[in-house]
Amino acid sequence: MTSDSINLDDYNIITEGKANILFPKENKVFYNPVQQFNRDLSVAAIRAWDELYNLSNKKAKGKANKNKKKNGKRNENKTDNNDKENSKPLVIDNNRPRINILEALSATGLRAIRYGKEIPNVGIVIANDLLPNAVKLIEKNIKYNKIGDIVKPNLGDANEFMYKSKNKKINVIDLDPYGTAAPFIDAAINCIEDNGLLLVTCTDLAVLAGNSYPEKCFSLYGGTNIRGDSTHESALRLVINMIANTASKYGKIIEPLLSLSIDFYVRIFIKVKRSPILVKDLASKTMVCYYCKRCGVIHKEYLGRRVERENKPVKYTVNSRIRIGDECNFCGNEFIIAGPMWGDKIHDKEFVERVLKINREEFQDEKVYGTKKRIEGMLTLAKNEIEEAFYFSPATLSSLLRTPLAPLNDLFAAIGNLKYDGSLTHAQASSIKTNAPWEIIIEIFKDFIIKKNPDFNINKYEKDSVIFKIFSQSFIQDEKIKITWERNELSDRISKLRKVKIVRYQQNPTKNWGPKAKP
Ligand SMILES: C[S@@+](CC[C@H](N)C(=O)[O-])C[C@H]1O[C@@H](n2cnc3c(N)ncnc32)[C@H](O)[C@@H]1O
Ligand SMILES: [Zn+2]
Repeated sequence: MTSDSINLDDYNIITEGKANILFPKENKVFYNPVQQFNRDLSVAAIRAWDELYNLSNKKAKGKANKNKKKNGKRNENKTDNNDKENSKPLVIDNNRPRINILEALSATGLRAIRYGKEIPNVGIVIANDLLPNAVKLIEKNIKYNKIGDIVKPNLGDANEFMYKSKNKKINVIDLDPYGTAAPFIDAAINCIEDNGLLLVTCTDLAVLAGNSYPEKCFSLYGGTNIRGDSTHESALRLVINMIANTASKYGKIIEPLLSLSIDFYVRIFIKVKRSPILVKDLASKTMVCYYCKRCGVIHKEYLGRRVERENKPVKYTVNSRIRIGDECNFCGNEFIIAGPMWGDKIHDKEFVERVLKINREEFQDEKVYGTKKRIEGMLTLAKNEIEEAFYFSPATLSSLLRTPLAPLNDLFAAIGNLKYDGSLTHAQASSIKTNAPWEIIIEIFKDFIIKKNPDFNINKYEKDSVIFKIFSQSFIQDEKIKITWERNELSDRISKLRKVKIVRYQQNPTKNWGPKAKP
């Protein structure tokens, strides 16, 4: 059987979303079904960005029309003179104020074709790849999906293409490489339109999280990671910081809309905006962390300070308030330095809510959007995260203090009764984010230990044990602070949230799922 010049016998055909994709049977280019979550989510995210900040948003639309009138007839492709030849097959029609998308590392065209078919206001989607064989396959897939009017293939290096395409009105750039996206960020920041959406995957979690490659992490991301419970959130914060630093060199700022740690990769959705004034805030959003690997305390120190003054312009200064001693005063261990990394918000609640709405209302057919439930679960957790950086696992602390596992609901109750806030995190199961200081968490654990074991006697423990150290001093001096365990609004909220079925790891379709190496 053939379709035009394509011999279908040579291919496996895979349907994902609204695309049918040909994969050569000899399997030089593979299909990674685990990444369907990434692609389904990205479709919803681009739609949400469009509805909130771009053309589907009335205010933005009014502005676009005004600009159009001001600039007169703009049906010509606005490109650099020396770039005219290059731009020919990629004509972007400015008369149609639509979303132009670049998938800079496209492989088979699957993602680009899905964007072409599934994003309502799409203009043009460029599917670029460095490899001639990949681009041949992209061309075949475009033809097979009959979407040549929207999806345009391009053979070339992603960076070269992005630098040349600065004036081509590309509103959305998707970077989904093997490993790190770091080498593509400068060009992407330069290329993207104002208020554009940058979607970034990094799959090098061995570098971004865990213990093994601090030197590589620093050279790619300009910071080192936290090794401990919060390692996956520190991975997100390192990638965001690297993008923020890059953007600031070009007078641009970023707003992270949604930042997820998923399976074996991170995926970050970021709005990029020109603002030479707000670039000045970067140091006060950047932090270094001193963390104790034994008990888990993390001290955060911002590199800069933004000082608001009455009737005077904002003042920017350095931070001179280092508040830690030589060793951890909870357990006596030494501190390790991590960062610099992003110390500001990592999600935008309005955006996450909109993605959830699109997932609920528009992704009706679960055969088409196979990861609908997972999007619902993971984004519900992300939306409910408090802004405080990092989290701790009660299991880690319970094991350090040699106590039975302190139940999550009880711990949230104790935190809530002291009027602190808290939440779960999408990044790690059964962990607690809270704005309660570590002193309070330790006292809550001490109270839990005594409550569980009324015969508790500290003298049974070795003098140099952590449990002895923490019981031989009191970390809260205020007599009025009493730890109590009755349920409250916070613990009820969390216990409801825990009932949301979050599919943490995709129930897997294939035998050897997981990160794939380059073919
Ligand atoms: C992980 S795959 C992309 C998968 C695809 N985004 C998807 O969702 O199906 C990475 C692709 O990047 C391409 N690539 C690697 N370096 C590149 C470069 N410098 N410029 C353009 N493409 C590149 C590779 O050939 C490969 O096809
Ligand atoms: Zn410690």
